[in-house]
Amino acid sequence: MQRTVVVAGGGISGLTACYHLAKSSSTPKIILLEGSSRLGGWLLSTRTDDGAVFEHGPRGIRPAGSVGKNTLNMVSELGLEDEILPVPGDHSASKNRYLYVNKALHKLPSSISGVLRTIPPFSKPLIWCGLRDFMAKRGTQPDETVHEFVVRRLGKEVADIAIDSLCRGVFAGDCRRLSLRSCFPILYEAERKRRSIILGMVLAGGERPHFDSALIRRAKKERWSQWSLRSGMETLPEAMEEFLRGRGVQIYKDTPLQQLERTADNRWKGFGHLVPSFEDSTLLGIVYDSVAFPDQNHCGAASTRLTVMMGGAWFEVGIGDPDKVSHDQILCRAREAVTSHLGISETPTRAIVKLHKACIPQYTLGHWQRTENIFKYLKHQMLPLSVVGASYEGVSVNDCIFSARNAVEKLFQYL
Ligand SMILES: Cc1cc2nc3c(=O)[nH]c(=O)nc-3n(C[C@H](O)[C@H](O)[C@H](O)COP(=O)(O)OP(=O)(O)OC[C@H]3O[C@@H](n4cnc5c(N)ncnc54)[C@H](O)[C@@H]3O)c2cc1C
Ligand SMILES: C=Cc1c2[nH]c(c1C)Cc1[nH]c(c(CCC(=O)O)c1C)Cc1[nH]c(c(C)c1CCC(=O)O)Cc1[nH]c(c(C)c1C=C)C2
Repeated sequence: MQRTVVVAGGGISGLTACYHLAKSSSTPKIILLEGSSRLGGWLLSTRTDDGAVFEHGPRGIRPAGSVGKNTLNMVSELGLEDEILPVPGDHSASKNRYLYVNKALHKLPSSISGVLRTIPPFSKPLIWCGLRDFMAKRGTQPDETVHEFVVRRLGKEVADIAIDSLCRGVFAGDCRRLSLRSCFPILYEAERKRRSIILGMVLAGGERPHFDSALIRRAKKERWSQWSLRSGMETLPEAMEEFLRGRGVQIYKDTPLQQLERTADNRWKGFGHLVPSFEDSTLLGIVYDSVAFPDQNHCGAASTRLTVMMGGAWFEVGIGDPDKVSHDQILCRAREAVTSHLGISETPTRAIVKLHKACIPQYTLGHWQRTENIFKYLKHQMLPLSVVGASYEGVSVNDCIFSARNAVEKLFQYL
């Protein structure tokens, strides 16, 4: 009897799960239930009549590591290789990343010589933090906040400036509340295995799955730092939808899963800049979209597209009740930041305000324990249910794609 697999949620995680189910030699009947009227979840792009692309979710995917390579393979298989817009290693958006501190932009060091000198906003060469890491003792707690961990191993300044900003750029979150073990498992493991995070990261690797393809080799050769798709990241769910329909997957939009019941069966040429929370807690950073992806400007012409990222864990405190705040208020704050950080005061030819509620899971202390309990419960109860997506084992698009693929591989052991 052909088995049926129901996938709830047509974001990138659910779509990837369907994709691997549909590709397999023993394809089950696949039903995709999506609560909203479109597929893609946070992969959402506005394409304007004059040919510009504005991303409202992810805008750049990293090609590195097994998770990055896995995504590139899927993109190739979907026939999207020619749509890829890579940002090569020698591009200004790869070399230039900034922090906005003390009302000024500071370029982050991008070479060895940069860590040997004192570079503002840091008060001493970053090499000292590396030496501190070699001397620091191994932690004894099962989990600690990202901030506590970095203070202990690299010092308070790196934690307050660099790591605070990084957590805002990836989790829109507060490093004083986020869990090290869940948000940066590679650092947690590095300390446990090698006592030094630098050593641990240098010596990491080994057992990870090996991926190879012409596209992966090209990304490595050209040292891509990130990539996007010509008509926006939403091209990916669109191509996946077409693929799935071609394979007979039943897709139901506007169909939220209501309930699960068990049956008897079973600087100004760069990437952008981040703002540490002490500088301005509400303003997370500004992405210079038109620098990394000029092909997404209107009709490919010279123009400036910026995304001002605001709120995150500080939304209510800094901006107010998301249900009451007006788009004009938000736009006004964004324009103030663009003027004060970048000196651009012209009225934008186009401005889009999007308010995303609860858009990025916050892995707070104990997240590892909660997910472990969920996975143990599902296994113990032998429930015919897999959980994948940004809430569990990594928030990046790559993580979502990788974990959906692994879940399908495990599922096939039972089908
Ligand atoms: C503003 C922003 C910027 C980001 N930037 C980047 C970036 O640059 N690089 C990067 O790698 N990642 C980035 N991310 C993270 C990444 O985009 C997300 O973590 C990822 O897309 C989450 O995918 P998902 O499928 O797990 O969840 P979602 O995208 O949330 O999809 C879940 C889907 O399930 C549906 N659904 C929910 N409940 C039900 C139900 N009961 N029944 C049926 N359907 C249901 C929803 O409608 C949705 O379509 C960003 C995220 C945001 C919000
Ligand atoms: C609401 C604000 C958010 C900002 N970033 C994210 C949200 C929800 C989510 C996010 N951003 C990135 C990742 C993936 C990390 C990974 O491990 O690959 C996630 C989950 C990375 C990222 N952030 C920006 C870009 C262009 C990229 C991709 C390329 C790369 O990492 O090199 C830009 C950016 N996002 C935010 C800010 C403040 C910012 C830059 C100024 C906020």
